[in-house]
Amino acid sequence: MDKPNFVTRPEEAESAAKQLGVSVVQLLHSLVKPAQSFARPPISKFHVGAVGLGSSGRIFLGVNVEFPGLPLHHSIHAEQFLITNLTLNGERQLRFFAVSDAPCGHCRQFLQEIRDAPEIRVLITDPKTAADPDADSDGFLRLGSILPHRFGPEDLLGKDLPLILDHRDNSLTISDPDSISNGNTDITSELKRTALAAANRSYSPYSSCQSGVALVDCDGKVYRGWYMESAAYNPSLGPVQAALVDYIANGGGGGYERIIGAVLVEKENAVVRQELTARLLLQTISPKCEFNVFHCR
Ligand SMILES: O=c1ccn([C@H]2C[C@H](O)[C@@H](CO)O2)c(=O)[nH]1
Ligand SMILES: [Zn+2]
Repeated sequence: MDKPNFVTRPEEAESAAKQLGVSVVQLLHSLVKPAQSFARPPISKFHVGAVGLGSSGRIFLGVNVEFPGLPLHHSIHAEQFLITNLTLNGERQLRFFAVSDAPCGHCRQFLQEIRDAPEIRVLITDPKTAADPDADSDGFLRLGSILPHRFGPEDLLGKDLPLILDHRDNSLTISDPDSISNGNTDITSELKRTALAAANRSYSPYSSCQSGVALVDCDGKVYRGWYMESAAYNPSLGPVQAALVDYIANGGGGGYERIIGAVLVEKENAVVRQELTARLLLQTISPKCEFNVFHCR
């Protein structure tokens, strides 16, 4: 895997495993090191790679991303990147993942938003990590064994609500989504529609303040991402971060200065508002990026 390939199709995964004489689950381990090379950690220089196998048979990568000039809590952890990559690609379940270092408490918590989270199998590939007596013979551990007594969605929500990887349509609308009055260019209209569609997939069961972001680069390519919440609040991932996952995975590896336009769609008078944080993050990573905000209901 020499060029960034953040999603691998099941046929490709199977043929790569066959070539190495391993199972697809065992293949995850060998993809962790190449994944680490795509991390963007200019502050820590600590490259984390996470490689997950979804229920469709596709393999997804996640890497950590840090933003100089901003407080550390804006960072994206590799496991959060992985979950975002799954959601952006409509993957319904994460079954196994391998990760270069032990997942931190914040990531173990964020993973709780996945249905049946305790059953997800985790392999920590760092050789310094001592063999765990709870691990299966292939080295994978149940997430439930490394986060016992979990606090999760069922502590705050009803049982049958859609969780982070489940299908959702939030039915949000903007009164005039195609309006190009008040100076909106065509690209702003397209970003507005894309950001609204993203907000409609936003996972915000705790605050009901859904939001979505669309970005455009200097080649006119559009990226999108949506806000995802955690039952424990702080591990939640903002919509700009989620859209940056799309940009990093599908933007050809360029710098953030290539992002020239952005639109945030969020609810008017929301209790949880993204606008100021989104502006701060975008202004810091791409000072010339034009940023517009539209409100939905
Ligand atoms: O579970 C973890 C722990 C840390 N990191 C990242 C965050 C930061 O970029 C760097 C140092 O903590 O490693 C992850 O991606 N996942
Ligand atoms: Zn983490």
